[in-house]
Order: sequence, then C-alpha cells, then structure tokens
Amino acid sequence: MQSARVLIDGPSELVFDYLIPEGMPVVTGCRVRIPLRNRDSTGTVLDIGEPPQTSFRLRAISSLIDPEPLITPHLMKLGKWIADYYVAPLEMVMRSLLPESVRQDTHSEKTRKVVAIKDFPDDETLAKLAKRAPKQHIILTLLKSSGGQMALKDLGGGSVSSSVKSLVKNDYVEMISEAVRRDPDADQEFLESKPLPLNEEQAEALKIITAPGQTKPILLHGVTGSGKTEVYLQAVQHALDEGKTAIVLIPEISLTPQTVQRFKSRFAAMQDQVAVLHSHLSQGERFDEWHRIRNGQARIVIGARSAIFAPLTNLGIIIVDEEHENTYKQETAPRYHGRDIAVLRAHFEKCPVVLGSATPSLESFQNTQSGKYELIRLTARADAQTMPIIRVLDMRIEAQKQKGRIAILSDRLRASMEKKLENGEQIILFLNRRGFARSLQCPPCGHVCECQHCAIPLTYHRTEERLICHMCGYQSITPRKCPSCGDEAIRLQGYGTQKVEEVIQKVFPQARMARIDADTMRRKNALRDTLNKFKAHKIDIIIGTQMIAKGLHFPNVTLVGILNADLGLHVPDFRAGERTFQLLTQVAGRAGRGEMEGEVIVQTFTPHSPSIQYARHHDFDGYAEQELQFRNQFLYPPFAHCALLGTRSTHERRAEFTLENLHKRLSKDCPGQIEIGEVMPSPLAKAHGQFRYQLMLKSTSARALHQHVQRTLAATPPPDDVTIVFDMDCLSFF
Ligand SMILES: Nc1ncnc2c1ncn2[C@@H]1O[C@H](COP(=O)(O)OP(=O)(O)OP(=O)(O)O)[C@@H](O)[C@H]1O
Ligand SMILES: [Zn+2]
Ligand SMILES: [Zn+2]
Repeated sequence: MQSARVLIDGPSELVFDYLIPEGMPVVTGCRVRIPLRNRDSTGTVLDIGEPPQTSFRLRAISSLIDPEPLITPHLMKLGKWIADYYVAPLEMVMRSLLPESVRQDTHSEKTRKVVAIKDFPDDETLAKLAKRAPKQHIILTLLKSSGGQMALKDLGGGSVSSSVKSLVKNDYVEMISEAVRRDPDADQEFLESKPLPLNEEQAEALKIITAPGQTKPILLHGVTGSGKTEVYLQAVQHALDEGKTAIVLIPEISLTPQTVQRFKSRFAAMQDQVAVLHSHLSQGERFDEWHRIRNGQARIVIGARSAIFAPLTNLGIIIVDEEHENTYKQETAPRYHGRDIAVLRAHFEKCPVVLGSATPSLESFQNTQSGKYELIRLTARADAQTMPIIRVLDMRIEAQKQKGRIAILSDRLRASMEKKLENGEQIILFLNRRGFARSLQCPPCGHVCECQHCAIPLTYHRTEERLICHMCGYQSITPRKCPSCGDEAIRLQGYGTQKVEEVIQKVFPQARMARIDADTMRRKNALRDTLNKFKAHKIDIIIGTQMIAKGLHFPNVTLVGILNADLGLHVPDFRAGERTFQLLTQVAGRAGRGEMEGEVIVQTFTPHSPSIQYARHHDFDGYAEQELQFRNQFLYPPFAHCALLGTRSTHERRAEFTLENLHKRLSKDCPGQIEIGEVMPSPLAKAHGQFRYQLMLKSTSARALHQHVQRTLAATPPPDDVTIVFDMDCLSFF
C-alpha cells in the first residue's frame, strides 16, 4: 500500500502522511478529504511514495474531492520551486496555484432549468390542448419550433410554471438542469478580426518563434507601435493549429477591455476557447473560467500575473507582454515574479516563451547578451508613424528665473500647453512620484547627495536628521550647503499632484482638468470613468502619476509633459534610471498616436543624465550598454541577486532587535558570495501601525542566498508580535 504526503488546508502549514485506500486514484496534486484529529479536513497531495517507517498507524484518505488532480504535475513542480526560491511556505504557494474559489468546496456550477420535449402529443391531443389549455399548446409549439428545448426563463419563467408542470405530469416534456457558464463578457459581441499581412520584421519574428523545437526563451524587443501584438496573435494561432494551448500574460493595468477584445476578436470563431483571468472576476466567474481551462474547453488563457498558473495541459506557447513591468512581481508572499515563472514553466513544459517589450528589463536583455535568450527586434512602427519629439528642459535655469520658488511649469511647457488648448487638443501631465524616500537635491546645480559605495541617492531620515544609504547602511550628516556648488538652496525635493493641480488651475482657468492618483482614484471604476471622459474630450488636461503611463491610446493627445523627471530618477533604488528610461520611452510612445504629431516635454534638474538623454534619442542599446556597465561595476542585478529582509511589529524595539538578531546569525557561517547590509528603519518607517526595519542582501548565487536565508529563518523563529518579510529579487526597497 502506498501513502501520500498531504498539505493540510489552513494557516498552520501542517503536512501529514495518509494511506491511500486500495483503488483510489490518488496522484500528486489531487485534492483530498482526510481525517485530522477528531474532525474532517481537506488538503492537497504533495507526494506519493512508500509509507514512512513510524511507530504509529497511518490513517487513510477518506475520499477524493475532484475526480482528477486540479494541479497538473508541471504546476506542482513549479510550486515546489517557488516555495524554495522565494522562501515561502508551500501552503501559501498552493493558495496562489489554486484560487480560493476553486479550492473551496462551496462553489459550484451555476445551472439553469431547461424545458425539453419528451413525448410530443399527436395532432388530435394537440388540437384538444389548443382549446382546453392554450398556454400549454403555445409552449409545445414554441419548443418544437426552437429545436425541442428552451430555457424556462425564456419561456416566461414563473408565469408559465404551472403550465409546464402539467406538461411534465403528462410526460409531454421534461425539465432538465443545465450548467451555464458565468461569462464575464457575455454581454459583448466580438467580430472576427483577420490576421494582418506581416511586414518583413514581423514575419521573421514569427518564423523564429514558431520554428520547430524552439524552446530557447525569446526577447521580442519592438519599439512602441511596431506590431508586437500582431505577432503574438499569430504565434498563438500557430500553437492552436498544432492542437496546443497558449497563455498570454498582460500586466493587470493594461488588461483593459480593449486589449482583451483584441484577442477575443481574433479568436471570435472559437470564442468559447478563450478564458480571461483577472482580479475583477467574481468568485463564480473565476470558478467557471478555471474549470473550463482544466477540462480542456478553454485553450487560450489571457490574464494578469497569476494566470501563469492556469492549469492548461499541452502548452504550445507562453507570451509575456510588457515583460519589464514591475506589476509582474507579487507584492505579498509568495513574492514570485510572473515573468521569471513564465520562463521556468515554459522550460518544464518544453514550449517557447516570448517576452515582449519596447523597453526590455535589463535582466532579460542581459540574458540575450549572454546567449541564454534569443533576441528578436522590430525596429519600426507598423503604422508608419514617426516617433514623437522629446524635448528636455533644464529646470536649473527655470529655478534661477523664478528666484527660489519651486518651479512647476517652465515657460516652454506653459507656452506649448496654451497652443494645444487653443487648437482643441489634449494634454497629459505626469508627476512621477515614487514611494516615500526623499533625497536631497540642489536646485541651482542639480547635485544629488549619493552614497559613495553604492552610487544611489542617500535617503533623508527625519527622526535622526541624517542621510542614510539604503543599500549598505552608510550614514552622513545632512549638509547645509550644496557639497558641489556651495549654494544654500539645497533641499528636499517634493511637491505633489495636488499642488500641480492648483497651479495649472490658476494658469489655465478655462481648461477642464482631472487628477489621477491614488487619492482621487479610490472609488471603484473612478479610473475608468475619468479615462472615458478624457476619451470623449470632456477633459482637456489630465494630471497624473505613473498610473496613467501605460497602455493609453488617445489620438487627440498631442502633448505630454513630465513635470519633474528627477523625482523618479533620484530615488534610492539602482533601477531608478532604468524606470525613468522606460517611463519616458513608453510615454513618448503614447503621444501622437493619431493623425497629429506628438510632443513630449521633460522638465529636469539633471538634463544630462543618461536615462533622459538616451530616451530622447530613442536609443535603447546605448542606454542598456552604459547602464549594464554601472550595474556590473557595483554588482547589481542582473549581475547579482538582491533581496530584502524585513521585520514588522507594533513594538519598534522588537522589530529592530529581531532583525539585528537575524543579522548576527546570517553573518555567522555566511557563504562567501553573500553580502549583508546593515539593519535600518525602512524608508517607510511605519505603516498600518507597524514599525518596519530592513536589511539588504546581495549575492552572485541565487541558490546560496535563498538557502542561507531559509536555514537561518528556520533556526530563528521570530517572537509572536514580529512578522518577517523576505523579498527575493526585490524590485522595491521598502
Ligand atoms: N503588419 C501590419 N500591417 C499593418 N498594420 C499593422 C501591422 N501590424 C500591426 N499593425 C497596426 O499597427 C498598430 C500598432 O500595433 P500594435 O499595437 O500591435 O503594436 P505594439 O508593438 O503591440 O505596440 P505597443 O508597444 O504600443 O503596445 C496597430 O494599429 C496595428 O493594427
Ligand atoms: Zn551605500
Ligand atoms: Zn549645488
């Protein structure tokens, strides 16, 4: 007899062995009911093998919950890998693999009542019915003319129920329960779109992607508007033609009705085979979509990050659109990166994976340089439009002109806005505000206080009145004068979107404007409603954070202003330059998508920083080359792995002590490749009533890093009132 290792549902992470009753088809990934102490419980089978040698008698699995395993063997393997790599409890990973609505027994198929002809009466009886019970007669005729059955609801629901009952009693008809799909897009119609004839570059890309035996990951670097999506569509079609299945990952924010529609329209003829997974599905819809995938009805899955766990079998291709997007990284445990998991899953399933972007992440780009990935390029816009002009404005000069006041609008931007408004064109203004970290910059000369060891801006800590480096812990006093030019105007950066709105309102009192940021967009659908108004040109100017940078297509927008590029540039994050380059390039790709030429104005105190200059010249390669050099020199990703270890507690001292204790233990017997930073308060020192401390870890070996942390954490359980956070390959530093 064999036994199964079962991970019990629930927060306590229990794993027990159970005997598998003779004849019960239990395999890895099955959901089972098991006895646990004196009650019944449920769990997931992790492994199957010989019963372990123990002194006590194993109990047996009571029954199978689902007839076949809900988690495919490949997904099971993926789950175990994630638990190891991201140092996350397996139970937690299982929750990501199997959505709540699918795991819980309580959800089930939605059904409807259907009336079907059973024994149709002869003409004589029919004639009698017509006189005696005309309603029954009508129902029978209706049923006959519509192929023998109709939904009770369509026959009139409650108003006909007594007539239907009589018909059932006489065996003329029967009542059937039929499963109906809760289709999130049921109210939409999709007109089939035909594949476009590909241009030369697109055709070459498709050829490489669909080459027989292509299992090397592919980075598709295509400038904005180069027709990447058309390549995806045809690559998916190719997989389907081979009888296989496909996953398309799209960042949650870009997963708009328009993008989904593009896919649904192309595959309109087989619409039932497209499943869409995103966070706005109801539990019931998610349950249905998931089961349609699992039982093979749906062969194309489009979704955000977690759709990478879609239980498809026979995968033919995985596509990750906008692969550089940070939102692919999950912000709560297990903190996996959807793109990296996509590459791994493709490897397990031996299928091609395409990572597409106009601004590839340096991680993916470096993989093409080292030969791990294939690089394909689309260098021109498919719609033959020109790239918009990017103008860079030196705000040091503005600051002098405006004598110490914070310069929000340069003369150039103001003049340009005036002209666009006169022409009835639309404007987007960005205030790229990230996080809470504040750096020190001198307005007259643009100088930013940086850590000499890490080359990232130092962060101002108000409580200590000090500047601290968030990578290594280096500290310095806050200077009164600019270390570079001696001016006393050096100060903390910062003004918010609200301030900008006030200023713009004063300058352009007639313009209709809306502000888009976390504060104004709390209400459900607020973002969608505002964007719709903008589309209908009921708004002239949108002022927003990077929330609006992605996936926008507004033909009437001819001017995009980046108010203070430095806000995104001088944050204590070695990826700040990369993000600024991405933002500028993506934003530039949004302007001038219609008939009119677009203009982008970038205001900055450091006009010569490489990310701004290379973006201005639409030069990704130049940018990547110098940025990779910097990363290599300071041993940052992609040349090493970074991880953040943090503690959170309502007691500040406990959070600090716990992390200091961990620091001590991590430093003991530490493998040589690992560098351990100092314990420090997080830039976001307190959130949700909890104090936060953190330290950074860096290593050239991912395995050495996560194993060392795993061992140390296992040997050092935290006090009850302290929570540990571990973020492997972290993208955010607080
Ligand atoms: N081969 C083609 N012939 C004609 N038009 C094309 C072709 N391929 C794509 N297009 C059109 O070019 C436009 C841009 O294409 P698409 O949106 O696929 O580009 P993209 O690279 O995905 O853009 P982005 O990076 O902005 O998301 C679309 O209107 C699309 O219909
Ligand atoms: Zn440092
Ligand atoms: Zn200065």
